[in-house]
Order: sequence, then structure tokens, then C-alpha cells
Amino acid sequence: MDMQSRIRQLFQASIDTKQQAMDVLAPHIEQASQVMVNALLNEGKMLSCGNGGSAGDAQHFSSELLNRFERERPSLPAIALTTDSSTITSIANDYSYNEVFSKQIRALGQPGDVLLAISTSGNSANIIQAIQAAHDREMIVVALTGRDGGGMASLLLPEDVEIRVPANVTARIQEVHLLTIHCLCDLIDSQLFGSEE
Ligand SMILES: O=C(CO)[C@@H](O)[C@H](O)[C@H](O)[C@H](O)COP(=O)(O)O
Ligand SMILES: [Zn+2]
Repeated sequence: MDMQSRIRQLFQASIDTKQQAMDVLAPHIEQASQVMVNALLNEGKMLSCGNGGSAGDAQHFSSELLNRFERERPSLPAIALTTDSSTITSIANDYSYNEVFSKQIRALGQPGDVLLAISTSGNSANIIQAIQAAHDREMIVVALTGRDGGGMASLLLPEDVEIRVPANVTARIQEVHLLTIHCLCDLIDSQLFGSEE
């Protein structure tokens, strides 16, 4: 296949995945935004984590809350747990890579805070341990998953929210995760600061 055809095929696959996900995910994205708004109105903060591309997504989300999304508004409290290389390497070195997020959550998480836990497989051990730590700290979990939800899906409590992309290819799932993060930012801003339409 020539490269132009390959590119068109990748664009089409991304469009198709988003089209299939739109109606399935919309109610869950709305519910997640309400959980987040409620936390922010009650002095809560957002912690976020993921591996690889999902680490980038976790940071993308926190920067849009801390700095800005599409409008001028006050900074909102969010911390990506993927950025402190000294903390992450020491936890991985002294304990286990599986604990790099959970140990930070046990230190920083407060009841009523929200954990945005991102994994396309739902099976990354450090994300599973992060969810367990969040529950121990009485936080609410918003899980961005894919495939069959993996081990993460079965760990979630009734008050948690799973946003599971109906797809099996990691890159396609990640592309919908990013769109979901932008939806969450838009919904948080409009609920807290009014609709701009
Ligand atoms: O971005 C990509 C692939 O698109 C990779 O870096 C990918 O995020 C990594 O392989 C992750 O370790 C996958 O973890 P997960 O989504 O299964 O939790
Ligand atoms: Zn990627």
C-alpha cells in the first residue's frame, strides 16, 4: 500500500472509532464531568496517571485545568502523577514500578478528590494499584479504558465512572481518550463558569 493510502486509512479508522464511541460514551462523559465539578466545588482536586501515551494524556488534562482550556478562568487544582522523575524512579527502584502512582496517591489524595486513571488495556498493574490507593483514600475514580475494561473495570465502585472506548487498537483508543479529555474540560468549564454559546 502506498503511504498516502495508508494515511487515509488511519484517518478513516480514527473517524470510525470516534463515530462508534460518540453515543456509547456521551452519558458516561457527562457523569464524569459532574463528578469532577462536584469535587472542584467542594475543594477537591484532580490527580491523573497513565503509562506511555496515556501519561501524556494525564499531563494534557492537568495542564488544561491548571492553566487554561479555551477561555479565561481561574486555575483549577490538578496534579499529573507522571512528571516527577525523582519520585517515580526512586519508588520503582526501591519498591516496584507497580507502586509509582499508588504511593503518590497515598500521600497526596484526600477524601473527595478525583483520580483520572488512564489505560487502554485496563490491565496496567500500576494503574490498578493506583485505583486501590484512591479507594483507600476515599477518592472517586474516573477510569478511561478500552477493550474489555480489563482488571480496572472489575475494581470500580458504584460511585466511580468508567469511560470505556469500544475499540481494540491502542492508538485508536488513545485518540478517543484525548477527545474525551477535551470534552471533560469543556463540560467542567461550562458547568463552573457558564456556557459560552
Ligand atoms: O502510546 C502508546 C501506543 O500508542 C504507548 O506508549 C502505550 O501508551 C504504552 O505501551 C503503554 O504502556 C500501554 O499501557 P496501557 O494503555 O495498556 O495501560
Ligand atoms: Zn501513542
